[in-house]
Amino acid sequence: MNLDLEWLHAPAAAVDLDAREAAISRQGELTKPLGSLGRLEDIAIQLAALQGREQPALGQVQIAVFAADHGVAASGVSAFPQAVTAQMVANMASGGAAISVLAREIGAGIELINLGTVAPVPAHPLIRDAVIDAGSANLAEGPAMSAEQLALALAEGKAAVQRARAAGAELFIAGEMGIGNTTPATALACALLALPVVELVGPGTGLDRSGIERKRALIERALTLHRDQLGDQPGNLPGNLPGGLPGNQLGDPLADPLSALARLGGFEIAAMAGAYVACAQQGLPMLVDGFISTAAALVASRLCPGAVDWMLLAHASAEPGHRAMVEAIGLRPLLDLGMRLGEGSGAAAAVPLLRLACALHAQMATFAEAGVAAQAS
Ligand SMILES: O=C(O)c1ccc[n+]([C@@H]2O[C@H](COP(=O)([O-])O)[C@@H](O)[C@H]2O)c1
Ligand SMILES: Cc1cc2nc[nH]c2cc1C
Repeated sequence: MNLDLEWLHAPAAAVDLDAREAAISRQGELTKPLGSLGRLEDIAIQLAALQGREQPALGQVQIAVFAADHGVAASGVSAFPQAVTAQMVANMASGGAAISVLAREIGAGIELINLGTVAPVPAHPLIRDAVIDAGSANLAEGPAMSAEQLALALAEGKAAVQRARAAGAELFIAGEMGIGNTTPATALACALLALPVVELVGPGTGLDRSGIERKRALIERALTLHRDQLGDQPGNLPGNLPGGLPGNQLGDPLADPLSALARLGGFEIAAMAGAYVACAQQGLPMLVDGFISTAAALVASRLCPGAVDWMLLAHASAEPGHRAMVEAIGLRPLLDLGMRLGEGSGAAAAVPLLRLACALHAQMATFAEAGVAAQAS
């Protein structure tokens, strides 16, 4: 696998502004008061711009669930044991997880990418063995991963997007499974948004008040540790792999997205960030899921600002820190169902909405076709 990070610097593909204009004008001709279908109109217009056609359609949807364990789980930051990561990957493969059901219901392709867990993951046709290590290191004690591991994880995300495109996907959904991963996601958000931990930390899988307090203190200590460690280094990626910005150009050394990702992230979060950048570069629309996916989307938006044009945000996660990330990226959730599962489940739940938006846009009669009087001018 190529450990080069240069590919991350390629720009996002351009969106088709002519198709967007054509879709806007069609929306004005359909038999409804303009704007009355609310965000369903916006979805159709955005998809038109992304697909480069006046009338977008959503055929093949591809879901890639990235799974990995986290050394920080040893610090007691999750309500569940680490073995659940591997057990849930097996459950997803055998069809019993929420994302398995949702993928079947929406007719999506699904693959499970095992980036490294503590407990063994069984061999299965749906599971791709992409093990980097048996989980990332404990971010409370040092960098979560080496620069080489970071490059591998990012490249796995890009490779998943290439497979999705080869399979004819018109929409990419990244999901994740990783006990403990709300801790790295929260730490990343705090580093990249320069917000206090207390504002973003939450229960994840179900921590009680004292558990959340322990998680907050741990993330605060970790951020201080990494800022101190980076202060002593000339470069800021662990192992000094080229690609990051010197911290002192940014004020806070942890504000560099690659540095923050390597030190505070996890393999599945890095893979999702790589996938999102690749989607934007290759012009594949992506539907972002919940809290952890949005942390990866935040990293991607910092690495490749044009990536945001290619993103739709499926839902508002119940995890309290989600909103700050969403607002910073400049996205708006489509659904608000109180979901906080991950796996790509919120994104899969929003796919029917996207399909309905496309169907309305394509199949509604225009005022002229239906002989309905248009608004008086
Ligand atoms: O996506 C979300 O909004 C979300 C919010 C909270 C938890 N999760 C899932 O729960 C796991 C992480 O929670 P935790 O408490 O172990 O950090 C991980 O497998 C995620 O998929 C997911
Ligand atoms: C059972 C279970 C399923 C999950 N799916 C995503 N994260 C999860 C966490 C747990 C604990």
